[in-house]
Amino acid sequence: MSPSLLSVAGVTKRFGGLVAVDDVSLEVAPGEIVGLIGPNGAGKTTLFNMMAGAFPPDRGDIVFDGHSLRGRSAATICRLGLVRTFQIPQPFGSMTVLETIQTAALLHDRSIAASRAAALAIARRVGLEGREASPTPSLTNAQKKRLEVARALGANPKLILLDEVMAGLNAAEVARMLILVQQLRRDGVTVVLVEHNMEAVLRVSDRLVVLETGRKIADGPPRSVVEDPAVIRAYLGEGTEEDAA
Ligand SMILES: Nc1ncnc2c1ncn2[C@@H]1O[C@H](COP(=O)(O)OP(=O)(O)OP(=O)(O)O)[C@@H](O)[C@H]1O
Repeated sequence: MSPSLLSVAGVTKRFGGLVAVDDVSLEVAPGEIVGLIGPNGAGKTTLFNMMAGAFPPDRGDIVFDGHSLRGRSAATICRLGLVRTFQIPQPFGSMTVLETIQTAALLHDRSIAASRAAALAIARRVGLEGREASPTPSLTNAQKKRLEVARALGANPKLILLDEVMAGLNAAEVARMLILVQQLRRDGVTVVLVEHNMEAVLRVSDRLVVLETGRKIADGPPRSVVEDPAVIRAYLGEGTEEDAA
């Protein structure tokens, strides 16, 4: 296996008495697409938030591209090349599609002209060509999800954290998003995605990591992970063994 791009080592996060993420370790190699799954409340978003620098772990460390993220702000982590999307698309007010992507691109491209050219190319890359001048509130849900990816791409990431980018999409829109995720990898971007759409995550991921009540319970090839009895129990709930007996 190639050296890790992202290394999560023994990370724990508590909210009061609740252990939301409990001693979780995982590795992501460059060029991988890793699906992070688990039932509601498993700790997926909390782990994403720590990777993206929203708050630090109570214990453990996260190392990205050779840099410990301890003590680094979300903006610094973004500049290192680790960028997230949000579950609920967060367009910047009534900015247009192009302005939204360009704002992210300005993180790297100092000139307005260079950031505009980068934003135009990204709009094409995510399938928003023709909508560059549209105010973001006028977009459909599927277009807003693609704009979230575009905005993350504007920051020129090495690794992108996709937070439920398939949520609320119909089958055709999901298929289109899966093509975009595979395209990201071809363009050299590593992907970690939190996703409840199991069919989609199985189709696109090289590896699945499964959390349950804050703990990692499985990590491996998608087909073997979904057949793992511990994973089936986590999704179906307690009592399954007794029911089956
Ligand atoms: N800011 C917070 N304060 C207190 N508890 C929190 C906070 N954020 C998350 N939690 C709790 O931590 C646990 C893990 O939540 P988290 O949102 O990370 O799970 P998740 O796997 O992303 O769930 P979902 O799939 O429903 O989004 C849950 O019990 C949740 O209620």
